[in-house]
Amino acid sequence: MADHEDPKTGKKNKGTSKEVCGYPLSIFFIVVNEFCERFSYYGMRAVLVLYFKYFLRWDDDLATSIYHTFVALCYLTPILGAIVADSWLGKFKTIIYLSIVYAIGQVAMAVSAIHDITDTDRDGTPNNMTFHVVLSMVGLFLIALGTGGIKPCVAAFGGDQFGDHQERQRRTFFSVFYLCINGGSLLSTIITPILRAQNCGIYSKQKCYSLAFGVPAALMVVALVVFIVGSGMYYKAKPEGNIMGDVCKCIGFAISNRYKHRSKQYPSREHWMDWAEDKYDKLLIAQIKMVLKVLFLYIPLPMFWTLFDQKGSRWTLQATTMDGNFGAIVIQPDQMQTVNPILILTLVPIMDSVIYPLIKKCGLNFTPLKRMTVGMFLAALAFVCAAVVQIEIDKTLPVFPSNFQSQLKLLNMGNHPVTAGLPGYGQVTLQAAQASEEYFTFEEDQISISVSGPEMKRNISLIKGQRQTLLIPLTISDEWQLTADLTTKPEEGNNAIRFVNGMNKPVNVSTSEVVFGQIEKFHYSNYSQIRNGRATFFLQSGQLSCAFSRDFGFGSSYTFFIPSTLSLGSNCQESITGAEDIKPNSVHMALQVPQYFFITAGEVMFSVTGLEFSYSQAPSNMKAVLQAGWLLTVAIGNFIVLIVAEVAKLPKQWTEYVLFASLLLCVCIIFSIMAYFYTYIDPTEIEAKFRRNVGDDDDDKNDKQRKLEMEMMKRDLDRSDDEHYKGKQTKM
Ligand SMILES: C[C@H](N)C(=O)N1CCC[C@H]1C(=O)O
Repeated sequence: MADHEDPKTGKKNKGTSKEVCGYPLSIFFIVVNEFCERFSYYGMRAVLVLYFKYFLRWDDDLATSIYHTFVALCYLTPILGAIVADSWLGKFKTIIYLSIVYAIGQVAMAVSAIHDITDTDRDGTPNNMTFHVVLSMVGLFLIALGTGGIKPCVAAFGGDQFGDHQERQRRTFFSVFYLCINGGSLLSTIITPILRAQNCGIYSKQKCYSLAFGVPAALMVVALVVFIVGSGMYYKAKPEGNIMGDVCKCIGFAISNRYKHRSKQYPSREHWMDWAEDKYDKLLIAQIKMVLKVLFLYIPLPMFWTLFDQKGSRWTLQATTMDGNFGAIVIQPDQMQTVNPILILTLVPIMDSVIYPLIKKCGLNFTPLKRMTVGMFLAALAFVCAAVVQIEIDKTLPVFPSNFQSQLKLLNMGNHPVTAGLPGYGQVTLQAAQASEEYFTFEEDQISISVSGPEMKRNISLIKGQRQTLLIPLTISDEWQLTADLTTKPEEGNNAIRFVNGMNKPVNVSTSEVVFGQIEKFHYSNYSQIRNGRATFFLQSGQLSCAFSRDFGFGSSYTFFIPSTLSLGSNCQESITGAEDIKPNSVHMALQVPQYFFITAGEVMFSVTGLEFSYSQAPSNMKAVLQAGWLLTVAIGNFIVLIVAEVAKLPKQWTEYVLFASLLLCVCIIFSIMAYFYTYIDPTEIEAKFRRNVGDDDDDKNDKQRKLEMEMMKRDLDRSDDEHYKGKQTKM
């Protein structure tokens, strides 16, 4: 039997797997598994809201709530996975079983997105939506169970592979692990939206959500297979029974025993958990103390994730009001999020190989908790940048009417210039087929407008808080019409386009993607959303057929006017005029890069360090539990976003950013104080001492001697380590 195997069980001992450059070979399978799993998770997540909205036909609110609930669930289930792993199945088996659950969930999602299954009338839309909804909800539940369940186990299982002599390598492992998370996330968030955009189907072609979910499902199967292939090389720590049950009972006993002995006649004990000593093993009590110390330190941490997770919501919304034209490429608002994993892939190696060693060279002890504090500070700084960008955006946004105002624009549908008299604005002259450049603002409910050339006069009813366009007709006998215009920027950086038909006959308007439909004579169409870039519009009215093209930026709104003079042989490109109702976004998306840089630098310092810290400070039998505690901070952070955004309801977006930055700054100060009083421990050393003590007990030591040793150990537990868990004392 090889010397790296346990002689009794034949299983591998810790840190004895084949090594490559000082790293256990088994690590390779674990990081590849993590890469594939994160590809699967983030890829599916990237198209989930669109699937809800466009496939299941849910409204925005329902789609967003179910999406956030799902994300929060994914970071709550780690507790379950960790308990199962540490108390019952062990990490290896838990990862295998839950990965199977996870893969089934992903397959269920892919199947739920095949519209042909229930498309009995073959029109391209499912006929039994309940089937698709139920299957996808079951799929999402299984995915949340799987991804959350295995997450704390995979990180802790990776850490388990290192022996005590591989402390430095283990720290690097957590960085590489984080790189794999973000490599998978980056690739999948680029690839799955492309897959979704394909058309597929047996009877009729639709957007291919089944492929966008199918590829992540396949990657999850690959993750499982890779993990199983490495099976013979892993060190597999044995679960130590129902540890969580014992922990809860021990804590319960300590509390009740303390309560029973609350009278002054009983001498107080150093730590409230010491009240469990009357019944429970001292080793277990010491381990619980270690866990509680770390969990207490975690209390302020969710605030970091509260800010971090707004990348996907608030910051993406901010990007929709910005210009994404980068010359050679055009970036869509949601694509800005890929800046985070790209920066992770560059910043993690830079931090590990340049920044941290440089800080060390300067003689500074940049301990994990100091790094996490700086990480929080950087995240707060990111939100200050977001606020500054928002102020710049606000300067360029149109001034929409308040609840006490209404706004009116004029469009001359005739072939001759007209002059309109507007109360408070004097005479406004409009050429043929011309619209006024700006909206006129009024506080009255009704105004009287007189038009000369031909002479007309009308009373116009205005609507408070609304924008309208008055279509001034060709002749006196024609009807005056008021349109309802947009009072918000178009969604997702799209452009809202509509047509006014000034001809005496109906006209059909369309692009290759959008159909405006038939517009009756002297009427107007609804708004349709056009993406940025060049769009060509096709007009067709009886014999008349022509096309014209326009370039669009982001977030604009135009009213195109088809003049009455348009006839067979007319040049549409020149004849059709456009009124700019809402200007395109002018603040460039590149201005978001600093905020992405700071939040990602903060993430590297906070999250990568936190992952490793949670492992190194956990007792041997609760490694996965503490990883789950760490992930729980992500889940709570997600909930806080929902609550604060609902409760705060600040009128200006930039003030909300400042509020979040200030909250995190306060939390950062509190955390730094808590961290100052934290002393690093080496759980293995402490556990070994307690175990040795049990052996000594057997040798029948006298009471006095034993008491003395216990005192020393307790003191050790409260003061141990430093300079990263090596036994000398340093705070923070
Ligand atoms: C994609 C993020 N940069 C990231 O790596 N994470 C966000 C939450 C924790 C972590 C992950 O494990 O996915």
